[in-house]
Amino acid sequence: MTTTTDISPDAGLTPAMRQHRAAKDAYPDALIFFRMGDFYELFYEDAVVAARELQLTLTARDKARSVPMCGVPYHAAAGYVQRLLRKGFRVAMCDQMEDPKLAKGVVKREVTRVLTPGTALDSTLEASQSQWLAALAAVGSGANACVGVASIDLSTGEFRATEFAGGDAWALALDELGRMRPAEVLHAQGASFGSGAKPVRQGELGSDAAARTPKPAEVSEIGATDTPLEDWVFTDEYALPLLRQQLKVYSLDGMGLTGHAAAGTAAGAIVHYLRATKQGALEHLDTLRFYARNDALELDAVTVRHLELVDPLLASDGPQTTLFWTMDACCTPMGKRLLRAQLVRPMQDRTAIDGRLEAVGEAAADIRRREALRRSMEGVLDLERLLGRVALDSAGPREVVALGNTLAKLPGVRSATSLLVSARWTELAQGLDPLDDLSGRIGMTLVEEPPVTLNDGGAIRGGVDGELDELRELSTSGRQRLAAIEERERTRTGINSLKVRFNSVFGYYIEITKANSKAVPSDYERKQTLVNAERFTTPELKELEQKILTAQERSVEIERRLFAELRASVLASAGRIRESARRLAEIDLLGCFAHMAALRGWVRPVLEDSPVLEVIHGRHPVVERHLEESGAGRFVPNSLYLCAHELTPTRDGRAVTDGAPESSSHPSLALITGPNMGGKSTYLRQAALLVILAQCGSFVPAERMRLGLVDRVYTRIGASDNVARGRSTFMVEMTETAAILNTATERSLVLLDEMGRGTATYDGLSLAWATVEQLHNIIGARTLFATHYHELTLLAERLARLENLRVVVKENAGGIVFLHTVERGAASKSYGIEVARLAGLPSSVIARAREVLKLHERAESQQVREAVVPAERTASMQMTMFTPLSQRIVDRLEEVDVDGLTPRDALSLLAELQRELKGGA
Ligand SMILES: Nc1ncnc2c1ncn2[C@@H]1O[C@H](COP(=O)(O)OP(=O)(O)OP(=O)(O)O)[C@@H](O)[C@H]1O
Repeated sequence: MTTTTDISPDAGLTPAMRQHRAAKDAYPDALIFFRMGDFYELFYEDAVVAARELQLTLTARDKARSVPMCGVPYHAAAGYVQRLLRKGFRVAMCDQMEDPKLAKGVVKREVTRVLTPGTALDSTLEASQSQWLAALAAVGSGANACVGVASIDLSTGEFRATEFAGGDAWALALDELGRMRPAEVLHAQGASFGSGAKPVRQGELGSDAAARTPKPAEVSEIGATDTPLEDWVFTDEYALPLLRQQLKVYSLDGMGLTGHAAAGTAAGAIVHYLRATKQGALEHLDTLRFYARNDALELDAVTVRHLELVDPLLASDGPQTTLFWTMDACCTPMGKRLLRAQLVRPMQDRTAIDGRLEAVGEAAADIRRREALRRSMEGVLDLERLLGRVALDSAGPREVVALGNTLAKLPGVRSATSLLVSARWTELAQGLDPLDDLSGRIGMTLVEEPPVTLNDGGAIRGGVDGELDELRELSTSGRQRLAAIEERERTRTGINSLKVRFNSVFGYYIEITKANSKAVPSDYERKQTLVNAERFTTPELKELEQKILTAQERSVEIERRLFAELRASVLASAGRIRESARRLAEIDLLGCFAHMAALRGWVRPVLEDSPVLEVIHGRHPVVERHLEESGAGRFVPNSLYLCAHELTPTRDGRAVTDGAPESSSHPSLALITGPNMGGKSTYLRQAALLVILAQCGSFVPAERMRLGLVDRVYTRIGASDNVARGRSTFMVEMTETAAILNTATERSLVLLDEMGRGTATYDGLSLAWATVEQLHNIIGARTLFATHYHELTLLAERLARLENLRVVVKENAGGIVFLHTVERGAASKSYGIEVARLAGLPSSVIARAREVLKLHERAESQQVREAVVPAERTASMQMTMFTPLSQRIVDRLEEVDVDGLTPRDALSLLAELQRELKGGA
């Protein structure tokens, strides 16, 4: 969002207003917070906007010109700025650059920092959340077109980049943003930004990918503020050298950026923006991590949302519906952030996953060591954010002490970790730099409970600096002398109420009430007269005042210098601190997994090469916990057997699990039918959540689980309304289904819930039908397909690796009871009307619906059966599913031997066919 100003060049402006105009000229798209005394003032159009957005009173500065003005007290500015940022505004802080008392003429003012949604730390942010500033950059053209996505969390200094190539590059880049949910996105203004530009959709881009930029609407759809910058910022000639300069490297190869110019360019554009908005020296920004999408188990933005991995689908639901909330037993903010990041980006590297599972297993089984480990992390504060504040120069002595205290816990964490012996624990313990040199230095420099700021001194310990100690001594002895003077003068003058006082304007003075003014000695010099009292000074007092004040000023100066030195040494260790923070985060994460496994009786999933997904008595972790906590009942465990493609059976023919079939005979696609509310969606989501947990390296809520690693999880669940995006529910559903059918592999896990619901019944059924066939025959991925189209269950008669499953209900006199058990077989009816009755539909409507249903069922079941069976007639089946009569005629015609047909036979066949047609109609 931008604001405009109507300041016109005017020689009649006051010097201060000229400064304001210069600031506005330099930052035309920001609201200027202009410091005047104890207030930040806004003028002109900025004032009108701020008054409206913050409900401030609008006044006028210069009555004659009626310049609109409003303001906020400087000490409360942060809250107001935050509110503006959340509404998508930018704010430029124009501060006083010198002490007004010392300034000759008008106080010098300058814009010290521009705050934007992606750069200003949101104080309401949860410890587990990151605040991303992202950038998109396109490099190359034609088949070589690439779109880079870089992102930074300025509060922690985490800086990373990735890129996408080919025709879908923009769509994939936008999907990456959808998963990341950044606060602000930078991109080139681009020539095609005009209103004529079509939204970029998956698969739509041709060879001109690099020339296309996303429309602001697409960026704002992911809830981010969109910040277009000039195109040249996004050129590799400009951005890559800038990035190298920031990272202080000669080549970017060491960061894994070889051949990834688009990723590097996006990262360089971020550096440009941070500098343009004066985000400080950014010493902590010294590494960039390149990641590739397929390093991890891929979850697209839709799946992350549908599965409620980290955020609830509906904000009103609260966080309790998310997997993150259910899993979070982390002790540190770094651990929480890693858990969140991990859940949306689980691993695909079997060795790494097994390494974690081994470590989790060891800690889960050893309560003493596990608890010792978790205790060692108690009180660990947010190392990364504290470091970020030091780097952004917004950390006072208290923050640095907090950083030191947290660093001081690292040796304890390290030794607790090293008591565990699995390879991953050992690696983590050995790699955890205890940083005792730095924590020691902080502890020796700063007092334990320092003041908030350095302004009044008292932050540095005694013994650190000889001169500081002397000056402190001087001001202490000075104060004692002041007390002695007060005592002596009281005796000399006989005025008991005589006081020696201090204020910042008059310095030290002797105050005597008016009633005693007759007793004032002649050597007192009058300084000030008040209503009830008079203030005096003496040569002795003046001399002492001079000494004390200089000593104080000088010691504050020394404290500032020592603090700056300490800050520099913290920043010099920034890389080590970040590295330790990263290890600590993983130690915490594995501790959390172990805790959950032990507490909730979860088991270690067994990873295999074969594309199997076998879960014995699995539970949905979120629903189970919810049922437990609300006392609403017990979760009913269910098993699942899927395998992507045929495997050679084990030589001895031994069953893998008791009661469970060999995975070679597992279906690749399970079609689940059953009543609404029966538990179909829960069963589908449970499968995905268990896979995600396993590939994060966590134990899972089941009796047993075997898993061949999954490359992507796809979900098409329920109707996700996206009318705001200008696409109907059905269009969204089909787009998501298209993405699955075009990109799923035999290693994927596909969940389709009630596909085809949003259109005419037969259209929907036909689409669902064809989709099942495609998934079964061509893709072969492990698929769960929940449906209300009972007709689909007939497919089991001709698709070998399709199995029907149903959720079971019990019928009794009162209606139906949901058992939530999943068993083999197709549901016999859908109970939709029963569920509607439970929901309270009027009994007259229910009765009529039953009648209508009977009529339809009779007609339809006959037709569908004829279409599907016998199975040999597969070729024409899709076309003729609902026209069995015409199919029979076609069949007859096909069978006819035209050459051997007499004209008479031909005529009688024709008459017969016509009869049949008429009779059928
Ligand atoms: N295995 C289970 N054990 C206990 N309760 C369950 C189980 N599965 C589901 N439930 C409960 O039943 C409710 C309905 O489940 P779910 O939404 O999965 O049904 P559904 O068959 O998908 O319904 P619809 O077809 O209307 O979408 C859930 O909110 C949950 O509380």
